[in-house]
Amino acid sequence: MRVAVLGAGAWGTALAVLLASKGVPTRLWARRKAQAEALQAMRENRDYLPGVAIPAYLYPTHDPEEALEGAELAVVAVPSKALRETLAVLPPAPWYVSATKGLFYGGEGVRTPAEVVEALTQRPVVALSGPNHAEEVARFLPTASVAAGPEDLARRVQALFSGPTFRVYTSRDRRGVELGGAVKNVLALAAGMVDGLRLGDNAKAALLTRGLREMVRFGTALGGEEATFYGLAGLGDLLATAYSLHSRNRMAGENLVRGVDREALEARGVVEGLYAVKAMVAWGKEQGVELPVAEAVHRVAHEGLDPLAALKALMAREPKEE
Ligand SMILES: NC(=O)C1=CN([C@@H]2O[C@H](COP(=O)(O)OP(=O)(O)OC[C@H]3O[C@@H](n4cnc5c(N)ncnc54)[C@H](O)[C@@H]3O)[C@@H](O)[C@H]2O)C=CC1
Ligand SMILES: O=C(CO)COP(=O)(O)O
Repeated sequence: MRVAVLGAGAWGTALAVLLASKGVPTRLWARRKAQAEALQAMRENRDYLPGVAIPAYLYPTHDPEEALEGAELAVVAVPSKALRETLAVLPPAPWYVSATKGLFYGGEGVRTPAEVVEALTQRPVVALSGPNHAEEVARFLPTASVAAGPEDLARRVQALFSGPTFRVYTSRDRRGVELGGAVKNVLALAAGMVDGLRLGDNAKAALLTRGLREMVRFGTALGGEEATFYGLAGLGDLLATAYSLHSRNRMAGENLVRGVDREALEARGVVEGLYAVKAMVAWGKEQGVELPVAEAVHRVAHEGLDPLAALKALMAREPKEE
């Protein structure tokens, strides 16, 4: 039994390290040939996950056929914007685990990464999501995650990834699990703006608590179960991300406040909240649903509004009952 991990960024590498350290033969597909060769030669992913040794059972490759050869399943860990083109260039796997956190919006409404993988491959897909920073998972710090999807395959993912430092719960609410993981990135951008503006702990707690309500409103309207958003893949991931020094989303919020330009924001890695917020706001407009925090993040990140003005506007909203 072999596993293919698609995407040699921080998360793909961390998941591949986790599996290989359990003795699971794992092939890690890197988009760029030079990157696969560097991983082979140095036994370390210096660009995306420095300081973590690549175990012997992990084989990095750029060759699509080699990556998928004999794989029982493929773990998709590329940024959401690269999902379609990645699956287009790779041979199919029997089934998939989607570890990507993102949101798509188009003619068919809101779609999650696992739904996109399922539509493109016509194979079963389990989503793996939770408060899971790659830097900590790869260093074997205690972590919990959720495998959501068809029960038999979710259990298989649980057995495959579980170990002394990685505890996997199963869930049937794949949509809720993925919506939680996408919305928390938008809220982490807002949290980073509060940090950057030095508005204090009260402001950050208020923003995240109201943001959690927004996650629940958005997520349940789209078919997620309310309890999922108060679990690991919702509140859990929101806490991990919004208070983290690792988080690229939170850091991008801080950098937006400092006037760092839009292109430079992703210097440390993909910032999924910048894309997810577009899908959230487009859906809210179409459905006539208010999403005040997401709308504020959108105005700052994509329309050039001053962050302080956006936060003042949130404070000045019509008084209401909690
Ligand atoms: N870093 C983390 O701690 C976690 C990340 N995730 C999610 O995993 C996904 C990937 O994130 P990271 O690995 O952190 O990203 P990263 O920024 O560390 O790496 C991105 C990887 O994608 C590749 N890439 C960029 N554009 C591409 C394209 N057009 N086609 C194919 N490959 C492309 C890059 O070469 C690089 O290997 C995201 O959706 C993220 O939200 C989920 C949980 C934890
Ligand atoms: O999803 C993550 C932690 O669960 C990673 O967060 P960032 O993408 O903000 O770094």
